[in-house]
Amino acid sequence: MHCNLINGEWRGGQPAIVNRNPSDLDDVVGEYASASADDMREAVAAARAAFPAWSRTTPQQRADILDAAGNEILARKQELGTLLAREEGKTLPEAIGEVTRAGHIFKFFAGEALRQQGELLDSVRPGVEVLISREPVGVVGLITPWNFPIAIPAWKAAPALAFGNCVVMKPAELVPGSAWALADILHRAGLPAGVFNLVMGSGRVLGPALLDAGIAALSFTGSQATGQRLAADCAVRGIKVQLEMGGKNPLLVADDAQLEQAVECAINGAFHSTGQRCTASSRIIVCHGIHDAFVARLAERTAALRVGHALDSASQIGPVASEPQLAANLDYVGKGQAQGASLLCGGERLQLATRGYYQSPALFAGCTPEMTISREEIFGPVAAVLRADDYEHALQLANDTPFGLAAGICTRSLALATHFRRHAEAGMVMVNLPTAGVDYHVPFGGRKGSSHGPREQGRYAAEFYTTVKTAYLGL
Ligand SMILES: NC(=O)C1=CN([C@@H]2O[C@H](COP(=O)(O)OP(=O)(O)OC[C@H]3O[C@@H](n4cnc5c(N)ncnc54)[C@H](OP(=O)(O)O)[C@@H]3O)[C@@H](O)[C@H]2O)C=CC1
Ligand SMILES: O=C(O)CCC(=O)C(=O)O
Repeated sequence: MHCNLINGEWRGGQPAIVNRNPSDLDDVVGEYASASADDMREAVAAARAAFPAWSRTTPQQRADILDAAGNEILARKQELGTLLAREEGKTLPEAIGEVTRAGHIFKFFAGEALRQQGELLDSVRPGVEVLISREPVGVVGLITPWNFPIAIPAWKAAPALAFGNCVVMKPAELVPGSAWALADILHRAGLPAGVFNLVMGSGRVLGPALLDAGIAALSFTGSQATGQRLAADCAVRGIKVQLEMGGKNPLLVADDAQLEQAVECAINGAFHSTGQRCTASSRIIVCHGIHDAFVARLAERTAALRVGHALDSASQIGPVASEPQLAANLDYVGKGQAQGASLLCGGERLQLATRGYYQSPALFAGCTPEMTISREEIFGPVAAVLRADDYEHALQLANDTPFGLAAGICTRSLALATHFRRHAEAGMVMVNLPTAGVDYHVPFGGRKGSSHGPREQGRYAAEFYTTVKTAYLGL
């Protein structure tokens, strides 16, 4: 049994979470202790008790611990990648890539602990100086989703700790294994008791206890419905909040796009990681002149994608992560057909050699902006192609969404790329690249319904994990 980490001690819990491999339901990845609301309250109390001493540690002490954690993650990337692929279902190369990203994140924030920000200014009054500095916010709650079981915990926990906060992390119940491995690494890297707590179990049980136990800030990644509810609950409690939620990201293919490059961007953005990325290209908006050639080639490539066990080196697309997610995907496929879109390929549950949640990637053409599959986040391997009259029409379709996380364009024209970069209503813009797959050292986040609060990652993470103090010094 893998226990919760509360106040520096590994503690059991009932009932156990049985972590199963979505590629093979007969493969049990491990058993993990399910925490109670009381466990959550104890974890927050421990973090609050640890905060005064941890917030006064030197940047060097914090940098050394984060650097050691990053080194261990990188040294164990094959083993941790295998664990991640087994519990979440992304292919092994994708899983190793994610673990590598997590290791780099810890090493980056080890450096950020040392690169402190502050300003010394003259006051507008004579004989007075003004000192502006940043301080940690206190105890930070982290609620993480199932689709990036180690990278998202890493990109929330690393800056929180680097800037002197204490952490209570609740990972998604579906994928506790990678979060547990991260907690074990941080514990052994030398964090004092209570500075980092891992509380596994159901969000509906543990979320309210987390919010009521006295945290100063909450960082959440997951669905829009849960995020918006949490933000309202945080507002009445005065908890600082950061939300990363869904996307309905457009990939715009202009008439002058390089065909093979554009198809590659669409395949990667729509179907890699089984389409389970908030940055996935679920709307592919194609200008009239290139539309038919592009769609023919994309359908050919989609139909040829090899779906299989995440650890099989021949697999290009792993299973869907869970039964409810697979059922939701197939329901969206049905809605697409019922509303008149043409299903060019895929969209079926597959029975393979092992019992898993396999689905053939679904490609729809002839989609209109009002269709459900053009509007709602699906979070699976289902892509909708929309035909645009020209670039201006395509841009208008791209921005016609309640979301605004990522937006991509494939074009050979610098003028179009520049225009799109300026006018896409999204937090991240990709030119001749897939909409998904981001760097760890630059800001991550979106606009409209996708995000709320300061950006995550890179040096911009300081905005959420610190609070500014302005001191007036009489001379
Ligand atoms: N932006 C993104 O990266 C993600 C988007 N999604 C979207 O959400 C859909 C549903 O996925 P789902 O996993 O149910 O997403 P949720 O938003 O429900 O889950 C995300 C996290 O929030 C937790 N949670 C759930 N309810 C509460 C609550 N009341 N209080 C506090 N925490 C809570 C979950 O815990 P637990 O699951 O353990 O109960 C999990 O840790 C997907 O199909 C996709 O569209 C999902 C994941 C990531
Ligand atoms: O595209 C990426 O690299 C990150 C995606 C992501 O953070 C998410 O899906 O939650």
